[in-house]
Amino acid sequence: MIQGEVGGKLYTEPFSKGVLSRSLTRAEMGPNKAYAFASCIESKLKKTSITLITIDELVELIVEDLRDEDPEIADKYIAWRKIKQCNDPLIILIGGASGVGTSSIAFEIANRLGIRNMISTDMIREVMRKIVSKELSPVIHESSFTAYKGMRVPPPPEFDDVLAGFRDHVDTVSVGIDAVIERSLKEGISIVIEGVHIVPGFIKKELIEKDNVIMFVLTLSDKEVHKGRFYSRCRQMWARRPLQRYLDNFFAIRKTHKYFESQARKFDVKSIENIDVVTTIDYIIKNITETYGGITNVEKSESEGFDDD
Ligand SMILES: Nc1ncnc2c1ncn2[C@@H]1O[C@H](COP(=O)(O)OP(=O)(O)O)[C@@H](O)[C@H]1O
Ligand SMILES: O=C(O)[C@@H](COP(=O)(O)O)OP(=O)(O)O
Repeated sequence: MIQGEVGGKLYTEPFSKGVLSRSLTRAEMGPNKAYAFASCIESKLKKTSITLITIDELVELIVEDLRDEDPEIADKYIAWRKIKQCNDPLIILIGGASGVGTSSIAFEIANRLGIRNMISTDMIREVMRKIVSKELSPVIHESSFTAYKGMRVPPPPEFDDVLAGFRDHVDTVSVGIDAVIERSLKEGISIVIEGVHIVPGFIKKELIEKDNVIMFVLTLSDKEVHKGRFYSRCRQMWARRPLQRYLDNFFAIRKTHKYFESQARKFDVKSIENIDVVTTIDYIIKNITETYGGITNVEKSESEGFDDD
C-alpha cells in the first residue's frame, strides 16, 4: 500500500501501474515504456517485505531507477512533481500574435502538467460579444488586428491605427480574462489561458504580481515562418478559418507581433521563439519549475485542478 497526505490527513491506497505510467508519460516517456517501467517498480515492491511505503519513499525509488533508465526523463519527472506539489493553483497565461502557436502550445503544456482547465481568449471574447452589443463596443466585434476599423473616434494621426485598435480591443477583453483568473484563484483551480489578448501590461497588476500567475509570450521573428503557420493551420481538415483573411491582414498581424515583443520587454515577461514545439514546452516547464516549483511543498489533492497522478 502507498501512504500519502492531503491537507495534513494521511490516506493509503494500493499501488497502481496505471497511475504511475500516466505520471511518467507527463515526463515524456512513451506509453509502452512507461507501463513496462511501472510494472518493474511493482515487481520490485512485491519482492520486498514492505507492506506500506510513503509517497516520498516511492518517488525516491522511481527517481533512482529512472536515473539509470533515462536521466533526462528523470529530470523532467522531478520538475513535474515539484510543480504539482505546490499549494496554490497555477494560472499559466500564454500570449502572442495570431498564428504564432498559442493554442497548440497551451494544449501541450496543460497536458504535460496534467492541468484539466484550458480556455482561449477568443472564447472569452465570444461570450463578451453576446453581452456587449456591436453599437456599444464595435472593436470587440472585430478581430484584434482589424479592431481599428471599429473605432468610433479615429486615433490622432501620430498614432498607428492598427495598434490603437488592437490596444482598445485587448483592453476590453482583458476585463473578461481578469474575471477568469480571479475565479480560478478563488476556487483553487489551475488553468491555462491562451490567445492574442494575453498581452503584457493589460492584466490587472494585483493578479499578474502573484507568484502563481505566470505569463509567457510566443514570438516568431521570421515573418515567412509566421506566414507559414497560417497555411499549416488552414490545411487542417477541421479548420474553419479562411487562410486568405489572415494573409490579407498579415501586415497588421505583424504590427501586433512587434507590439507583443516590445510589451514583453517593457514588463519583463518571458518571450520565446516558438520554432520547435519541444524546445518551447521544455523552456516553459523549466521556467515554471524555477519560478514557482520551489515555493511550497504540500501534496495537492485532485480537487485543486491537477490530474490525480
Ligand atoms: N512550434 C511549432 N512548430 C511548428 N508548427 C507549429 C508550432 N506551433 C504551432 N504550430 C502550427 O502552427 C499553426 C498555428 O498554430 P496555432 O496554435 O493555431 O496558433 P494561434 O493559436 O497562436 O493562432 C498550427 O497549424 C500549428 O499546428
Ligand atoms: O482576433 C484575432 O486576432 C483572432 C485570434 O485568433 P488566433 O489566430 O490567435 O487563434 O481571432 P479571429 O477574429 O481571427 O477569430
